[in-house]
Amino acid sequence: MDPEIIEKVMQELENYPPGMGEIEGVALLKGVCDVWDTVYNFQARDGDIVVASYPKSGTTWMQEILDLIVQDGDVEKSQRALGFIKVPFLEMGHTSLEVANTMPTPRVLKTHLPIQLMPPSFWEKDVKMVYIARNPKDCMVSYYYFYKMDQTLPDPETWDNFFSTFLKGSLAWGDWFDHVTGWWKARDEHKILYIFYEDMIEDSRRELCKVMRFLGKDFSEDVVKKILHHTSFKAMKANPMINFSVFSESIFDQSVSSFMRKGTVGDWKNHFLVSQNIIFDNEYKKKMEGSGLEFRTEV
Ligand SMILES: Nc1ncnc2c1ncn2[C@@H]1O[C@H](COP(=O)(O)OS(=O)(=O)O)[C@@H](OP(=O)(O)O)[C@H]1O
Repeated sequence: MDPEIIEKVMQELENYPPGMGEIEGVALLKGVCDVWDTVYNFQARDGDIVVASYPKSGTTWMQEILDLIVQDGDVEKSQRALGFIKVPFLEMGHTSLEVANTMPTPRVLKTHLPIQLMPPSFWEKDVKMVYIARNPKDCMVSYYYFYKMDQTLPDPETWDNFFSTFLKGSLAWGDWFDHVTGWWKARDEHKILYIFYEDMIEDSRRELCKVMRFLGKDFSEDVVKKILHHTSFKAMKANPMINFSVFSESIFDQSVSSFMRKGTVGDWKNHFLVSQNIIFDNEYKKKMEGSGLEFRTEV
């Protein structure tokens, strides 16, 4: 991969405009709002594959799985470039769009956009999308640590403050409840495979096979094993192509928290106060009732 492009991505992140903005009432990073017209007019291609999620739901895990499936389980090929280069982050900035536009088909693209903000060309091209969702309690904890280590994000201040901001739907990429239900409702209308992080933790082979079938692929047992091994938490945490260790501390300060932090279900129990858990469960009940969506907070 062209070192100039890597340098350009780094520069873009180093100089990422601080602060937040809004598009159609959804809280987004100012940097995303600044490039919004280009993002919205992005031209999807036949054969594109999208990994979509609310932040901290297992996106990087799924992106690595999708890339390996596209590469027919060839681990060497999947190491051809850094994770954020080979799977461009659609709305992040001009450079990732530039990379996406020069990539050969089939492309795997990442987005955290809520469904109503997806560029229309994805629907026109009937692109296959894998949505990965994670229970909101673990998602919130993971996002809190990410907010603390990602120097391009606003200071999360205290856990208590972060908890309230999450419930208000004001964190970057908006309201978790709207996000997960929006993609859920659209799954029968479009080519969307909805996968749960907790199911992947419970049985990664079963979920990998679902994704393979969705993409029309069938691999030998050896290849399945290779993909599972390469995408295990341990292997990904040790993989410099995917663990974000290439970024300087001025972008991602991993001395505060690792990108590949714990990779478990239930860490929320170490963070939620009893009172917060009651407040959260009440809100969850109100907002999710009738959605048909069920999340597990333990496996
Ligand atoms: N292979 C594998 N197995 C289990 N868990 C994994 C794996 N890869 C990433 N993760 C965990 O996913 C969390 C990061 O989520 P995202 O990749 O969605 O983050 S981002 O929004 O794209 O920045 C983050 O969760 P926490 O550990 O709870 O913080 C990662 O550790």
